[in-house]
Amino acid sequence: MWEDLKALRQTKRKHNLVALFGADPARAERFTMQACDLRLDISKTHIDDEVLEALTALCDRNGLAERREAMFDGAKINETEGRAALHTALRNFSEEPVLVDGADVMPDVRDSLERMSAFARDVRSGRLRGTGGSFTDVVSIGIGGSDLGPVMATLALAPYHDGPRLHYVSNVDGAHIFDTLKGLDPTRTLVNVASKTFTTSETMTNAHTTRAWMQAGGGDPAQQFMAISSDAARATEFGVPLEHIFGFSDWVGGRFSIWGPIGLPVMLAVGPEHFREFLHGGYQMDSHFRSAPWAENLPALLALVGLWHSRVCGFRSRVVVPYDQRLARLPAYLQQLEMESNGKSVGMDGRPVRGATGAIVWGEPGTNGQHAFFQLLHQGTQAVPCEFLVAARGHEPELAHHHRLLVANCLAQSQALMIGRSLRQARAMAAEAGFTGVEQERQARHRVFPGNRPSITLAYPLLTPGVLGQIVALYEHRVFVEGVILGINSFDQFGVELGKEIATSLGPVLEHGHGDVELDGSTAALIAYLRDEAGKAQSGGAPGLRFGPPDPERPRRS
Ligand SMILES: O=P(O)(O)OC[C@H]1O[C@](O)(CO)[C@@H](O)[C@@H]1O
Repeated sequence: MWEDLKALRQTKRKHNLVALFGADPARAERFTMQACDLRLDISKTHIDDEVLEALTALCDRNGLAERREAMFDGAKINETEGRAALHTALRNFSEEPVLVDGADVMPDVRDSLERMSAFARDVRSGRLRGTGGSFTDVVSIGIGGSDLGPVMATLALAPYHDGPRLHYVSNVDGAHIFDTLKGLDPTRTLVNVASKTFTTSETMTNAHTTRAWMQAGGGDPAQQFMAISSDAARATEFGVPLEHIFGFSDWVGGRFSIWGPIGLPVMLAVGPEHFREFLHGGYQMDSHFRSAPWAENLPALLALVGLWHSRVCGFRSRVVVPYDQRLARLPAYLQQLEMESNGKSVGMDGRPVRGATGAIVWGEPGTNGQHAFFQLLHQGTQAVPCEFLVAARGHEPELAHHHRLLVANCLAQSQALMIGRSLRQARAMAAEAGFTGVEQERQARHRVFPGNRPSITLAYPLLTPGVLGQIVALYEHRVFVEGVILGINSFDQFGVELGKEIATSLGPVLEHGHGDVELDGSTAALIAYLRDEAGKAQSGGAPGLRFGPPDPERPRRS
């Protein structure tokens, strides 16, 4: 099927985006689709009717509708781990039951949301408190899927943030926990340990350090720790009281978990009602995904455009540029969602996949990206499809002039990528600048923009909790559609294991200089150097941080 699409592309190689618009005055309208509050414009890509038809045929050919319903119905579509992938149940506002192994999971989902809401109300109202009074700060410790979603959403929903201050710690680098705890009051800080497995070494190391900090500073971990985990026994063993533990099932994958208890820090920040609006946004996108024909289906279209670019056109990466500062962490969130889900080279059938799978996703908010990497996007030797996000208005009406400038920049970039600047125009510019002869030609060539570079734009009225829910669910389903068409399992992540295992065995070597692990020459030399340097400058401790005695309990291996 990919060969046919590549052949189709060959017939369109000479197509130019500007010419496509010239030939079809209705192009923008025909290739812009609206769903819920989102408007997706794919008209600035090389997709035309014929390509769209060929791409949407991939959905049917790969049984997408059946796979989609299997996902929503709780079938064990994560076949390598024998699990359902049912994050959609966490935002299911319908009355329909959702069965896993014959049992309806919805009563538990609703109970869990109620418990989260009650807890959030207690924290926000000051009914639950630390030894020094009501909670002023929450430190949420987690990594990967237990961190990226809440971090992204807390920033995105800053205008709704009226609860305690939120701080996220993910990196095992002591600098992260040190800089976070510095200045916080251990008696008025609530600490959340978010870990599906409750074994991840980064998270457990940070949790132990924070517990020691709290004990040394007069706080009470039994009162001020909470946990979000599928393994309540481990959380209890750590010392978190049962009424502060929020569990979730194995059918919620880490990177899809923001909709349930993992999203509780967001709820603490913005309140249960706004969190519910976020869930409802996700549910609206689910309903659209389940009902819209492929050619109008936003998740399917996003996936198909992505596959067209990566699999057919051979573009190596895609850049996500939100012209929305509060979506600054969206690129990092999407990086995990896309790359951990679809960065696979073996198909569902156990055979190698031929051709590119998950795209390399990167990005930064606009306008900052313009002053960093856009040079390459406009004049570099490789085309990088751009995905712009932009709101019609900001949350600060008094700063509407900022917002106009922001939007102008977003539109200018997608236009510039498309129209470029010809050599003739560049020559005229160079001449106007006073250059003549050979120098004029040389200067002109540096000012040429090839143009014809594809981009898509996702626009929405305002970044509300509901819109954020729609956006996140949109990207989740995009990843799912890509996975189905590529024939891979988007819900496992065996690729993260090996490095973790090796890190565990290298720990003792770094500590004692030897261990039960075979070292290659490079690693051995690096260890020798790092141990040597570390030995020269023993740090004098952490000014401003008060720790108790080192915790005898070592974090478990993940
Ligand atoms: O929530 P846990 O179990 O601490 O895992 C954190 C993250 O680690 C991974 O398993 C691998 O990086 C992610 O999928 C997950 O989100």
